[in-house]
Amino acid sequence: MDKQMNYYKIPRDEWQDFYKAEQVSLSQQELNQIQSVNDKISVQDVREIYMPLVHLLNMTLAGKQDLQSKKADFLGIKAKKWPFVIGITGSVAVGKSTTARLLQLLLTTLYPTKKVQSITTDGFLFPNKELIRRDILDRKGFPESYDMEKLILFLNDVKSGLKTEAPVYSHDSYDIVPGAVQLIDQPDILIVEGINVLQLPSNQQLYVSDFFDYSIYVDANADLIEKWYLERFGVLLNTSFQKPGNYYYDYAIGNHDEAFKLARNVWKTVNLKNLNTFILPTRNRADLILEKTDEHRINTVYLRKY
Ligand SMILES: Nc1ncnc2c1ncn2[C@@H]1O[C@H](COP(=O)(O)OP(=O)(O)OP(=O)(O)O)[C@@H](O)[C@H]1O
Ligand SMILES: CC(C)(CO)[C@@H](O)C(=O)NCCC(=O)O
Repeated sequence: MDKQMNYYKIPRDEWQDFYKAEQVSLSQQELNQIQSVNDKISVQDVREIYMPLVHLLNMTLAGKQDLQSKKADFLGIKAKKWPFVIGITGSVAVGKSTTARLLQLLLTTLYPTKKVQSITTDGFLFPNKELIRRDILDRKGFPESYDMEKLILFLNDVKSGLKTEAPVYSHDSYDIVPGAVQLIDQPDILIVEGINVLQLPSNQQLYVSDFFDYSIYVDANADLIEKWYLERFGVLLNTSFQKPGNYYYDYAIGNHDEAFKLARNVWKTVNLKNLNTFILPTRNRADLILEKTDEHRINTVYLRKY
């Protein structure tokens, strides 16, 4: 059976035509600002891939709002404002956070009346102390390392229009930051980024994705993702990891060959295993799949038919 049979497969040169400049447009200054998200982001990708995507998201949002107000009419109640929730998933190091930040900036720039907030599910990992207690520190990122109940309750509050707080994870300390929170205050759009957002929690009755209005899977060949993982590790070795107190500090000031040996091992035994066992099987639940090739260039978009 064709794995992507319920998707339209749209090559880049077709997808880029779905955006009409008169719908929404960006100034050069706004494009420059977008590059501040990641100076390697290609402006061509923004124009050809992300602009049609933002247009599609806005159309979906309008359609959902219309349906909600019809449902309220049907029930004879007053229509309420619901946050539109977008889920972004894919492997560790495939570029989820970069995609989330880019979409947040594009949506805010193009629809300035909308409040757009973004969180990562990293904050819903159990603290290291708890992972150690459960003997699963080496399974960080696997389904059992997240407090899924907490994530579901958080999303339920967001959808109910309540002010909520998301816990915060630090890649510096490699742990949850005790007491730190990110306030989510009735956004029009919430982006939820994480490797686990399309997974079925083993001990819960609800999918996280039940709270999503749209979901995006960022995809690439595993060898390429390993390359991006190691490249990012190399950059961090010479920057963030150099700060005393960073989890990888000893590696940063030590022999870098040893550090890369460790990183390659973590990729193979943790992140690649996680990708193949738990993340890839959720790909076909996404509304849209962005398929990346070399240099993070998106060459194909898969759009769910129904
Ligand atoms: N569109 C892009 N263009 C160029 N480089 C990119 C792009 N997206 C991501 N990258 C680079 O790829 C690496 C991984 O990206 P990012 O940190 O966004 O991944 P992630 O999927 O959020 O990872 P994690 O799950 O570990 O948080 C980073 O070095 C980032 O700079
Ligand atoms: C925090 C996660 C799980 C997801 O972002 C990931 O970045 C991570 O730390 N994985 C554990 C293995 C590693 O150190 O790469």
